[in-house]
Formats: sequence, structure tokens, C-alpha cells
Amino acid sequence: MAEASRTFHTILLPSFSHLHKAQSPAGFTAFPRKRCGHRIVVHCSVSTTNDASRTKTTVTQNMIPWGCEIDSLENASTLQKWLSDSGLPPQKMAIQKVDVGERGLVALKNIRKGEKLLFVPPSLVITADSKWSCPEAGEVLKQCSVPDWPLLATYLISEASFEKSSRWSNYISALPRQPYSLLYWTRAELDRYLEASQIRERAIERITNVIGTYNDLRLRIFSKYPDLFPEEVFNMETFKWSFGILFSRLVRLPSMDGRVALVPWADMLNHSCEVETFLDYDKSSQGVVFTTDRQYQPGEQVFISYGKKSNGELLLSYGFVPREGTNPSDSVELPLSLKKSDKCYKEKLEALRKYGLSASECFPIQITGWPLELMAYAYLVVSPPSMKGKFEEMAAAASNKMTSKKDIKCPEIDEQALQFILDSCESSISKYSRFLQASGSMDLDTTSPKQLNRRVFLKQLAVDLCTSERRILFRAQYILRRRLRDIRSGELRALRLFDNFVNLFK
Ligand SMILES: C[S@@+](CC[C@H](N)C(=O)[O-])C[C@H]1O[C@@H](n2cnc3c(N)ncnc32)[C@H](O)[C@@H]1O
Repeated sequence: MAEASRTFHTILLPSFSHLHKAQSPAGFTAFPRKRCGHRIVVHCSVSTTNDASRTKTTVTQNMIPWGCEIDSLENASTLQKWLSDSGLPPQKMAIQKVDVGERGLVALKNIRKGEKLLFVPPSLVITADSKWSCPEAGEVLKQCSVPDWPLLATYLISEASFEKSSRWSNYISALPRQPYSLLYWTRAELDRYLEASQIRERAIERITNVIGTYNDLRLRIFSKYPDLFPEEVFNMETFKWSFGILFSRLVRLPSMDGRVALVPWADMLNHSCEVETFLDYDKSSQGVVFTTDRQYQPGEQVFISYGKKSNGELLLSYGFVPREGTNPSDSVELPLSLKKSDKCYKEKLEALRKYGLSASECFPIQITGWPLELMAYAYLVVSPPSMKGKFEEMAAAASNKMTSKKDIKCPEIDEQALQFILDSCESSISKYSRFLQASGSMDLDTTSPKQLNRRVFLKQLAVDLCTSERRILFRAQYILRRRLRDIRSGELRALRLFDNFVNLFK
């Protein structure tokens, strides 16, 4: 099964992006729900704080009236019964409270390595083609060619608002009322806890995209059909919830032509970095399955993989950070920039732009090393005017747009390039160290225990992320220093040899 079976899109709605200037956000106050016909209505008032440079959104209260607390088994048995009544075959697992991931699927019987599990039939899978409780609403979205992600987000809210009259009501009741995800961090929390990590930028970009997507839908569609999409139901608050659910539960099914889907039951499985098994549609059994890559004994939690993701990506979409050193796919984004003082700044930027890159780029570093693209970018940054003829080749190699991926070699500027990467690494390391040192005394300045709990929880996630990212940078720093030492001692040796040679002839 394809590695990237779990998906997230940074750009949610590219075609609507011209409308992304956020209108109103900041400071939601949600009121208790009211009934409106056969639908639940969520009242939200939205206020705006605009400073000169940006629009801030602060969700002050979360009052989503459906779903349940993520750490409770409230609706789990009803979900299980409904699933088996609706065609889910008998299972070797059950939903239970677990140590990793709050709720999860736990083995009831011995499970062999290589065994297929789940068999969720297509009738129990939510896709962009699922039937709407309000078919007119679905028709409108299809006529407007709304892409799968925003369509599914709207579908989920629509079905949730129909409560018991939706066929998915038992599923929705067991979904978390507030999914763990960086979507639920305020801008102040992102700035405070994730200042050192590039994940902060990704989170801000994602939140902006979700707000933009909602605003596009509101302007283009919801405001034109207020009876089908009343604002009391389809608002920023409910969209944040539905996108939070999609980011943390949507899967891409390679054998269903890569369709994205919510798969009830399968989405109760938690992630482990130590397994390599993914969900997919199995044509022979006609259900969504996964094949175990280890055995499980009764009482053990069963895991799948959400894909080869870094700790930062796991925090961004799923709201957790694996234990330090347990994620072989972990990586940290290292920011690199052209130097403004460079005599060839313009030419270098032109070359980069030609290959879709800019004056500042981030490259992933893993514990095992860094990509060829990063080295090519560093070569370009440090190359002198005499190497102008190679700028394009370097930019192409940095962008990975070369027809064949080749390791570009410029031994004459190796030392400068490695030193440049080392400087960038060390500047990142000091940011992480500053945060980690300060985190000890952070967050004790609140009198409300609820707020204190949230702060301590977010801070712990940030500390775990920053510790794992800094660990990778420390390793890169060690390798870079060693390579530089080798280059320099090699050069010294060559110099000494040369001096001896010259002295011989004196
Ligand atoms: C697809 S759901 C899995 C079921 C989920 N535990 C539940 O109770 O609904 C993904 C969510 O599970 C939790 N999760 C999954 N794997 C985890 C892990 N290894 N550690 C901590 N939380 C995890 C996170 O909250 C994540 O957003």
C-alpha cells in the first residue's frame, strides 16, 4: 500500500484563492444550540481585530454541539453496534481506552502477522459521492465544482446538523468534539510555543487556508443559498471542526483511484512509527482493510501508519508528537537564504525564480543527512561571480527539476557551502535552545486551572517537538564540523607538503 495513504493538503482550495482576503475573523463567542426545523443550529458571533499587517483569529470558546470528548468512550459502543448492524463483519478488535492516543482499537483475540483486518464495506465509507440528507445542498456544491476537501467538510457539518435523521449520526456522535490539531492553537499560542520551529509557519498557512476556504464558500455559495446553508450551521467554528476532523482522519485509498475518504471504525486506529501498514481498499474482499506487519495478543493496541511523516507534520495534522527518537521519518526544516549583500544577488535570484524557488527556502534535514537540493542551494548562495555560468545548473539542482537527479559537485567551494549550512544550523539550534531554556519557567502565570492545563499540555507538545528537531540539528552540526575539519586539515596537509616541496628547491 502506498506510503502516503493518509493525506493532508496545504492548499485546500487553490482555485478560490483570489478570494482569500479574510473578512472578519477573531473572537468567536458561541451560544448554546437552538433547534431550527430538523437541524441543529450553532450560533456564533464573530468579531475582528485588525492590526496593520494581518487579521487575527481567536476562537474564544468551542461549542460544537455534536461529537464527544476525545478521551471518553461515551458513544463508542453505540458506534460499534451501529456499524455491525450496518454491514461491518465481526471484528477481532474493539474500541477501548488506550495509553497511546486516548481511544484506540485493541486486539480481542490473537492476531497473526500478515493477517487482513477491518473489511469496512464501501457502504460505510464517506466519500465525495456519499448521499446528502439534504440532496439540494449536495447538488449546489457539485454544480459549483467544489473540490473534495471543502465538499467533505461541508458534508460533515450538514450531516451533523441533521442529528438522528442523518445516517451517519452514530459515527458523528463518536467523533471528537475538538480534534487535536494545530488548527485549534491561537496565533498567540503558535508564536509563544513554536517560534523556533518552521511548523509554526505551516500551521499559520493552514489556518489561513481554512479561513480562506470557508470565506470563499460563504461568498460564492452559502450567501446565495441561505436556506440550504444557514450561517448558524455553516460558520467558521463548524468549519474549523470539520477540517480538524478531515486533517486527522481522512485517508487516501490508492486502490480506489486515490479517492479521499472517511472510514468509520478504521479511523479509530492510532499511529505507530514502528509499523509500516496502511489502509487501502481491497478489491478481493470489497472492503477497506490493512494487513498486520506484526502479531498482536489479546489486550494489545493495534496500530497502523499514517505515513512517513516528521514529528512536526504529525503535530500539525494529528496533534501529537511521538516519543523522542522513535520516528525514523523525523526531519526538521532548515531555512536558508541568499545573502542580501551578495554582488550577484539579482542573478542568483533570477536563476532560482526560473526554477520556482525564492530567496529563502526550507530544506528537510534527517538524522541520516540532508538532500542534494540543500547542498545545491548552498553552492549557489556561496558561489563567487566567477561561477556565474553555473548559477542556473545549481538552481535547477536545488529545485529538483533536473531531468536526472545528479549530485552537483563544486569542490572549490565545498568548504564555504558547508560552513554556510553549519552557520544556518547553529542559528536554528540557538533558537531552539532559547525556547527550551525558557520553557521551564513558562506558563505558571495563570489563575484558571483549565487554562493552566491547556497551556501545560501545549507547552509539553512544543517541548517534545523542539527537542526532537534540535536533536537532528545537533547531529547535522556534528557531521558538518567533522567534514569541515577534514577539509581544513586536508588543505593544511597539502599546504605543508607544498611548503616542503618549495623548501627542497630553495
Ligand atoms: C484517526 S484518529 C485515531 C482515533 C482517535 N484516537 C480517537 O479516539 O478518535 C487520529 C487521532 O488519534 C490520536 N493519535 C493517533 N495516534 C497517536 C499517537 N501515536 N499518539 C498520540 N495520539 C495519537 C490523535 O489525537 C489523532 O488526531
